[in-house]
Amino acid sequence: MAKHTPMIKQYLKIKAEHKDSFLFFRLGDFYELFFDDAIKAAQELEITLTKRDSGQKEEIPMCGVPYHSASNYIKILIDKGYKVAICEQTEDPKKAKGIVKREVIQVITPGTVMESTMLEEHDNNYIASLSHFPDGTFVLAYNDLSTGENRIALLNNGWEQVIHELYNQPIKEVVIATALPKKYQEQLKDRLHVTISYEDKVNFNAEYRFLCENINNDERLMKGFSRLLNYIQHTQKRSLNHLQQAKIIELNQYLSLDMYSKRNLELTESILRKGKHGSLLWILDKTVTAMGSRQLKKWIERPLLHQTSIENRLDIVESFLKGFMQREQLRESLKSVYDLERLAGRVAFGNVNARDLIQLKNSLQQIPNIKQILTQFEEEKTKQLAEQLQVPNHLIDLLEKSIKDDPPVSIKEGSLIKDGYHKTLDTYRDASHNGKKWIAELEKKEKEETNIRSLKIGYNRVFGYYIEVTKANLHLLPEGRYERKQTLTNAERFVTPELKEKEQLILEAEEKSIDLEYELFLGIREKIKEHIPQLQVLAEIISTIDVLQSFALVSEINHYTRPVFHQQELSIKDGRHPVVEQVIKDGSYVPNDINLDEDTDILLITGPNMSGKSTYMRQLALIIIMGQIGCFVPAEKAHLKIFDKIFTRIGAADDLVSGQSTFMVEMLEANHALKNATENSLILLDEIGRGTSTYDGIALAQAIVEYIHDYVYAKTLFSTHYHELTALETSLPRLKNIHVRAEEYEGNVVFLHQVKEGAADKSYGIHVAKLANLPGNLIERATTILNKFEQAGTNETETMKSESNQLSLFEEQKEKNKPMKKSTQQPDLAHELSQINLLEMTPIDALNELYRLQKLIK
Ligand SMILES: Nc1ncnc2c1ncn2[C@@H]1O[C@H](COP(=O)(O)OP(=O)(O)OP(=O)(O)O)[C@@H](O)[C@H]1O
Repeated sequence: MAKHTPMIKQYLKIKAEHKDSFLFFRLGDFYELFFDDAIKAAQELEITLTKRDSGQKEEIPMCGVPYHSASNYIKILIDKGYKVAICEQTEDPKKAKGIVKREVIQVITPGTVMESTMLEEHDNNYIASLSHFPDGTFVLAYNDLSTGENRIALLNNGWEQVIHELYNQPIKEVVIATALPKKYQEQLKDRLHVTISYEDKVNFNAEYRFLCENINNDERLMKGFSRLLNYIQHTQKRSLNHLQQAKIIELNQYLSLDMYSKRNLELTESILRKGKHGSLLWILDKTVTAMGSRQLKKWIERPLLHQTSIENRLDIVESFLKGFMQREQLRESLKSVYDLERLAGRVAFGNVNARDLIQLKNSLQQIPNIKQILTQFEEEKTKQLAEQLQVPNHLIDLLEKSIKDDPPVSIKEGSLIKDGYHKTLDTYRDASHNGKKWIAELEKKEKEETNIRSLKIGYNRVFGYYIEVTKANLHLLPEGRYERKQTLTNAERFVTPELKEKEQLILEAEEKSIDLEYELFLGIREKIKEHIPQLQVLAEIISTIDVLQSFALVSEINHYTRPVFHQQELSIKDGRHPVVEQVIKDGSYVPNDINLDEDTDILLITGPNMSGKSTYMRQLALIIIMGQIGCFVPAEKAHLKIFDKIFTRIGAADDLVSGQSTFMVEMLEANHALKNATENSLILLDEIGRGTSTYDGIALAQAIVEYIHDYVYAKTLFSTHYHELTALETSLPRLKNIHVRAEEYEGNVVFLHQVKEGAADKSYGIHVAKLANLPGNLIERATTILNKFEQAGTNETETMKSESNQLSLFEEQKEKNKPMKKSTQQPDLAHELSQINLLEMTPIDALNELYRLQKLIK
């Protein structure tokens, strides 16, 4: 260190305080990165790595990005989960004695991004703090810095609940204590892939008392929230007075969806494409404002539990649905409303420009219009929404009087403030304007006096105002008055004493007016800050209106129906899957009924592969979710029950819990459902047990069905390929068989996608394989094997009687397992061994093969 140049020493000192961030070190018009930061950034940003003299023998690695385009590079790093510390020169280099002072003015992290170019318009950008308390509870505090929203949840159901909660929100960064047990820290990284940051300070900063009214009687909430605020403050290093009061998320007020369900049901993101396309959000999102589309996502993630709140939303949707003309007008008006929530955030953060304020003004000017349209709807609740919308007339007036209609992007170059807003500014402007007029007149006068028609008066930054005369005309200039300033190839430039004098007046006035405009702009921004809470309330109401009109529009386009809520019974006539019905060709979706009356808890669904079992199950969950967020639902008629929790085990289980096998994940998901479901919950289990050997699978599947039937009582849809299970209908009174119909036609299977009562007669697996174009002789061979099984196996695959106790059931299966495995697998082993071509295998392939064969024998 001792031998480094003073600047590198300064760099190293600052870097030592920001070890976990890329340090963007301002040098003139560039941000430079040094040492390891430079090597890594050059790779990540694909920019050239150079070297710089450091005062030592070895040069140090360096790379840099221009100040003006830095935000593009910062965005790349942030998107990759890194943090960037912005280190600026904090004194004028001209006035600096020795090395210019530098300080980190902000640390940009994935969870604290404020720049609109770095934010996804339709998504919230949450940062969360996670705190663990000795009583076993956890506190999650969320903040979206761009909108100022703060929410807090107390979790007392253990670590899994924390993971599910965090997974269900678009969280970019989690702030924890360094002492959080390592196993938890690892799971956060492995299962959620979020940026982890540390903040150990949980003492409360009195400056933020106004945010804590709702939480200040619970020390745990206060500590959790303080951890979050302390982190935000120490990274952002500025006022956070746009933050909103912390709201407690009462988890028991919302339908609980675990992370498996959110993913399996493709609520906001499709599994395959990992984007919005193909998700429920994609279908329901006909919002016109960015705030509305963010709100919709939140609603989908947290469906309601209270019937009155649900009916309130439905009433408004219904009134929007009936008033087509007014709804269209409403949509038109909403189109002119910009992102008030984020504008308010940026006002507080100090990074709005005059153009943003014009957007703000235009948006606010729409409010009276929106109010007026809302009062035209019949429904009383719609009128109440209108009443809640308060027009901020003072703010509109201020913006109208002060900001020019077409201001530049920069706030430091003038042309922002309207004439008449400020007297002194008007005087400067007059001086400059009159001076310019005087110059125009001088040009005319000089032309006439010298008789040089090409004479002109111009201006440049170096020489100021000048009189330009072409060389050919120089002889016409009178002696004495003109002082030569600059010689060009074809012309000479002169000044006169009176021109100099006027120039000074003009320039002074211009400079002063630009400085004053900047000051006035900052003043206006301060005044707007006082209106931030009002803007936030407006944003909330506007986004609610937007989501509800979106529901109405989608319900109209897709012919949805208003659900009716019953306590015990669930019956849906001609229900459809909202997404599948849109994506399958030619509108050929086959609607189906679902009935789960008071006496039925479990529907056991059989039917061939590809017949539509999973679609049918997801359809039910999606209809319930749509109903509980206050939207109409895809059905002819829907009598719904309000569910408290939904659990699913559907589709391909991918590796959420890292390092676990598919079967293990399946069991974890099932376990999660069985442990947490109540009699008001919905469980969807799709082909549970298929990931293991047939008998294990059947045994597990049956035991799970029995357990739900006897202990959980949750409404359950259970699809299976194990036809043996259909016999359970006789022993479990609240279980009913249903099946998805398929028919055989000329040796091929035809899927009818119709759900009927009773069990399926056949599984058609081989027919489906045929559809997938497997080789003909393979299909023939499979058919022969199947026939053999069917002749020999009727005794062996008889259903296991559920009345007997579980232990004897499993013992019985073990016995049955043995002969079957031996008789079918031993000959296969010899055949398989003879087929192996060792010469074409890598050692690892050979080892795997050996392992597989050994498993067969076992
Ligand atoms: N009601 C329906 N109307 C029309 N097409 C449907 C219907 N239900 C499902 N399908 C179509 O059938 C395809 C297969 O459906 P799904 O995946 O639900 O079958 P499955 O019985 O669960 O199959 P598997 O047992 O192989 O998992 C879907 O992708 C969809 O295109």
